[in-house]
Amino acid sequence: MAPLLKVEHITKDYPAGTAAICHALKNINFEIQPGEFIGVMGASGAGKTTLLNLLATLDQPTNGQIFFNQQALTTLKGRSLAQFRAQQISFIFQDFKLLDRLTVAENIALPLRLQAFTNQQITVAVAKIACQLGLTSLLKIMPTALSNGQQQQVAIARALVHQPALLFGDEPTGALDSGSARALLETLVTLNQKTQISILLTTHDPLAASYCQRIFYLKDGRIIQQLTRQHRTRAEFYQAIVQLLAQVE
Ligand SMILES: Nc1ncnc2c1ncn2[C@@H]1O[C@H](COP(=O)(O)OP(=O)(O)OP(=O)(O)O)[C@@H](O)[C@H]1O
Repeated sequence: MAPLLKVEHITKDYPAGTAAICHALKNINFEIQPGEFIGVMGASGAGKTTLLNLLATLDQPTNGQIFFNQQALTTLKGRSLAQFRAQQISFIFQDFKLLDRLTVAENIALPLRLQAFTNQQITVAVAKIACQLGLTSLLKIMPTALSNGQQQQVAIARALVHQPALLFGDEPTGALDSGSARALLETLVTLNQKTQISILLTTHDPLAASYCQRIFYLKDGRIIQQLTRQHRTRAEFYQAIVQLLAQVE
């Protein structure tokens, strides 16, 4: 099967004061298959957000290429780049980024409003994803009236309402208590299995990482370890991740 994402020899340098350069990513190579659920781990400053930003076309690598469905992201310009961002990828964040003045339903509808969907199509799509995520009774409520866990579930609904191929999560469980974090991760696993959406999330947390199928561990801008869950139970994978962290951190 052709990979959904192929990352070849990526580097990212940032200017860091007078004549200094920060080598945030150094020769990164990997592939993600359609439907994979990947975790990117690493200490603060390892390069996780930088990598996510490059994959999501929010920034450009200094060197190397990223292919999405065999097309180099650098060849996407103007309208095709806007279409890629609007249709193929999606984000959830640590702080949810819901709009407080819009209802839950209006928040979920946003990605469709930005494209040429009719009101009827929007109503149907919002109702469908809300039902999948158990949010139907919350649609008319303002997000500020919800718990953190519920707000992140709404953010997932908004991220998936337009059926993107790839969901990025930047520390999506970072602001949640452990119960809400588990609920969110279980939701992601279920959606990943049901819809075959590919998911890539960054996390410091071995519990969150244990819900993924494969883990990359970044250190000083390099992938220094990979772990695949394979036939392990989630509890066994968690133990393997904790051992990995003990070795590398
Ligand atoms: N815009 C920028 N300009 C200069 N340096 C940057 C910029 N963004 C990130 N860096 C540097 O690049 C390196 C990687 O940062 P990055 O934010 O990707 O790490 P991270 O693993 O996501 O960390 P955290 O877990 O704290 O979010 C760090 O040394 C950081 O200081």
